[in-house]
Amino acid sequence: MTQLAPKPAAGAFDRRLLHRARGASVYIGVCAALGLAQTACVVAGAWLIASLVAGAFAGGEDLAALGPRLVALAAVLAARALLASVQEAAANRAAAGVKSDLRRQALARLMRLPSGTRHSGETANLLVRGIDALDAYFARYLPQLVLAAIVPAGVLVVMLIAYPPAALIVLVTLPLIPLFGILIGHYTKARADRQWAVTSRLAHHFADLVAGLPTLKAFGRAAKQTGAIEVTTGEYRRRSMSLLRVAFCSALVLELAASLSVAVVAVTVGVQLVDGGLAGQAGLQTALLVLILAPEAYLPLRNAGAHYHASAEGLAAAERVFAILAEPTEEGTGPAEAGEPTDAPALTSAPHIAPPLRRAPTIMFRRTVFAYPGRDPLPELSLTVPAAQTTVLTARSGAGKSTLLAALLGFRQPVGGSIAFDGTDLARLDLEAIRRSVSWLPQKPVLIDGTVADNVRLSVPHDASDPAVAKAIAAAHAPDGRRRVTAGGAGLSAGEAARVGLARLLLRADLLDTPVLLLDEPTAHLDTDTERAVLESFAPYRENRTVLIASHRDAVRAIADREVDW
Ligand SMILES: Nc1ncnc2c1ncn2[C@@H]1O[C@H](COP(=O)(O)OP(=O)(O)OP(=O)(O)O)[C@@H](O)[C@H]1O
Repeated sequence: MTQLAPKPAAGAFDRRLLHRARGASVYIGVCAALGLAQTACVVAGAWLIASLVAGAFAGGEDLAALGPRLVALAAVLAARALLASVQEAAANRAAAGVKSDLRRQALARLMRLPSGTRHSGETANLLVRGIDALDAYFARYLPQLVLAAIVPAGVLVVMLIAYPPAALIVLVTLPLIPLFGILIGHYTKARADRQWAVTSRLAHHFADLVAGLPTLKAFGRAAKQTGAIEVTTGEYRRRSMSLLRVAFCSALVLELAASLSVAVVAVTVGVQLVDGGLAGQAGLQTALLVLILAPEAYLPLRNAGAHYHASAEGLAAAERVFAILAEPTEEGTGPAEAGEPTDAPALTSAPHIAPPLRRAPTIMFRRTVFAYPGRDPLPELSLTVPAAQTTVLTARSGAGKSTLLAALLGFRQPVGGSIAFDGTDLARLDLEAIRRSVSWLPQKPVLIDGTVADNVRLSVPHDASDPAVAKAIAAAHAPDGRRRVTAGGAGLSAGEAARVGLARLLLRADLLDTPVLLLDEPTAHLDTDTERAVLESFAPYRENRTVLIASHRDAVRAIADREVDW
């Protein structure tokens, strides 16, 4: 089970998110413009209310005199509501765009990572649920953050003009809200990271458990897993509750700080009203304006603090997406640069663009060494696979036959020596072109949900015709093309699955005329009669092609032009 390394805490305002996602900067611009308009509405609304109340109670103005201001107030309130809904719509649009951009970039990167480098359960959880958590960041937290930068400043300026002592109190107490917010935020971020780790562990555990359930049942250990799941879910529940506790308590602290600050302003203004410092209609109007504006100065900061907790999980997930985008790819390219085109192809072309190989090549391994992380390197290997011949690799199990085949497709990189096609180093060839020239049958062909024919069709980029698919299925002695297959190959025996894989290889060889065929244990699960029939059908496909087969079977060795052991 993959353990998650602790990640550095991301700032509340993650520039990489804006940098990575198209349209995010425009969204911030829209938020800022809306923030300015909202500030104007807040100030105008407060001024109108103060003027209306002071006019009615201290000035004795009648309805006719108050009428225009009442209409203006209604218009300001309507404008505020309209701005809020525009903000909401823009936020949801931006969040959807950013999420889809991040998913596209992460998927493009994952396609280019060496196979088997990431745990599928964790990655699926990250790309689905994890990235969805960014909704709270983009749709709620970020707009509040922008408002928090604009509204208090605007309100303070107006208060300073109207009644400087109140503005001074707000100026002194206002920083307490972000200060408390930052302190609490640091604490919450660490908890959100741990929470994400537990969620991922739970996702792994379930994915592993479902995949291994038949084996666990066979060994009578399925029931024991209930306890393990209970422990993980229990930990998840405890951490969720503690995260919620922190969120509630921090909201309370911010609320308290803001309320006390407003209370101090209210007391100051109240005393001035009683003492006569603020007298008459103008005095009442100023006092009311200050009293209405004071809470508005704290509100966006409090909201930003409250939404930070909900957005922390999204930020933790984004952090992990950036870790994927920074992983080196199988072509050896470094971390994805900021601003890398989001619709980059799954495979980038090497600098030396070459067309697919036109004829069967000679393949040479020169003092090639493979190594897996944390393992001793495999023995050095020098080997020539002659052009247009069939070579069978018979080295012992674990010697590195599958590794060698995978290396020809660029799925494994040698740590020493070289691999060459017709004398040109593989590193200097266009990997995509090489892959287009190869038909590959892996040891365990991946099967998807659909029919046998659907599965066979996967090996060519375009939609293969029914007769072409039927021909490949017949030559591979694979099951009927209409047979249903579920993901992972349930519904087929191991031998049948292998023959579906072989049909794929034959279809590709037929339609793309690939000059190289790589087969990993093509007849491992077959009885001798079927094996003989399959190898007979395979004979015409071997002609004029460089064929490399990993197998220990006598029937396969019998068709070889060359046998290699090491
Ligand atoms: N993803 C991996 N991580 C770590 N070690 C690996 C990985 N894949 C293979 N190995 C190790 O590399 C060695 C060579 O494996 P490989 O599958 O290439 O052997 P093989 O000759 O094809 O074996 P077999 O005949 O049993 O299929 C083995 O010791 C194997 O344990």
